[in-house]
Amino acid sequence: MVKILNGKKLAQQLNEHTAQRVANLKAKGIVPGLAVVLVGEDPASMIYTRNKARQADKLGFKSILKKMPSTVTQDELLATIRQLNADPCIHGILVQEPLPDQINQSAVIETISPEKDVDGFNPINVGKLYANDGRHFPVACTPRGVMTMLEQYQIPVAGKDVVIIGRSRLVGKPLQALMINQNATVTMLHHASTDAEYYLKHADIVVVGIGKANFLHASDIKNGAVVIDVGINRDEQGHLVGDVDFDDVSSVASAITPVPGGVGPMTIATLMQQTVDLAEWSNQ
Ligand SMILES: NC(=O)C1=CN([C@@H]2O[C@H](COP(=O)(O)OP(=O)(O)OC[C@H]3O[C@@H](n4cnc5c(N)ncnc54)[C@H](OP(=O)(O)O)[C@@H]3O)[C@@H](O)[C@H]2O)C=CC1
Ligand SMILES: Nc1nc(=O)c2c([nH]1)NC[C@@H]1CN(c3ccc(C(=O)N[C@@H](CCC(=O)O)C(=O)O)cc3)C=[N+]21
Repeated sequence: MVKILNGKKLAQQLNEHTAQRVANLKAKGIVPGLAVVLVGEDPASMIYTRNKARQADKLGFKSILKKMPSTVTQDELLATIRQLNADPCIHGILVQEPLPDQINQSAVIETISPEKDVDGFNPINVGKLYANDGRHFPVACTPRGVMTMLEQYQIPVAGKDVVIIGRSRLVGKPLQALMINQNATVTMLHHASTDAEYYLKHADIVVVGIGKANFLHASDIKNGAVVIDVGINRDEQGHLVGDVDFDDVSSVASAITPVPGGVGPMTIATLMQQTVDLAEWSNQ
């Protein structure tokens, strides 16, 4: 029988723990502050940013949502980020992706102060992730949430063969680093991969984050593999579906994350957790 990894429930538990930490900080006069910058009116981004702001409010954070028009100039966006960098009430800054074409994403990321980089995208934090030398640093929330899920369900990664499909800055690459740091053997698959079938068939853990509905099938994986579905897509009826054909893959996997209710809620809960991390570190 396949085990369904319940991200919604785990996220609730993580949020309860975060709420406790918020109370401890408040007793010291510190209120965690999260700023989300949303450029343009992409409908999916609007939903996610609203969810983030709502969860931050629920946990008693100070939360700011900065909405900017899709015509915003690079200078205007960077000026907003610099203001947030200088604001002592703000501990975490997240600039929602995707950004319009006139904006240089790397310039945005490099402008966010590494101490407030709650997405863990700044090259300073990416470098610390690779160095893995025991320092504190923020990590991309989705990969960190995936690692928390595996840990909570006591699914070991050390010594396991892990295949990650997708190599984005948001998902695949930071997850690769976290997995290697936990002693997994990691293979990255992307558009140019030629032997995808071979690697997938050998994997103990398969993570898919590409944005293609029902991409992964039961026949692609090894019997008993653990399958983590990061993808978020809408089907013809407008329902949320992942990158994994859930019913099909459930017949051979030993454990699987659903969409919705899997990795998504863990991403939001990890964002909250990491904002509190940043608030604690800034006051140490
Ligand atoms: N659940 C959550 O919390 C989150 C979900 N997401 C979802 O995860 C998905 C991926 O997001 P993101 O990483 O930002 O997307 P990107 O578009 O930035 O990256 C997609 C990656 O998938 C690879 N890819 C695409 N198609 C294929 C294919 N047919 N075979 C192999 N590799 C392929 C691309 O390869 P190449 O590099 O060669 O182009 C690329 O590396 C989306 O559905 C997104 O909505 C994202 C963040 C959080
Ligand atoms: N700078 C930046 N950081 C991000 O972390 C980031 C981003 N940009 N751009 C877009 C992606 C996408 N993303 C999701 C977050 C939560 C859910 C989520 O909560 N999903 C719920 C359902 C939500 C719903 O019902 O629509 C679930 O899967 O159960 C999904 C996707 C973060 N992203």
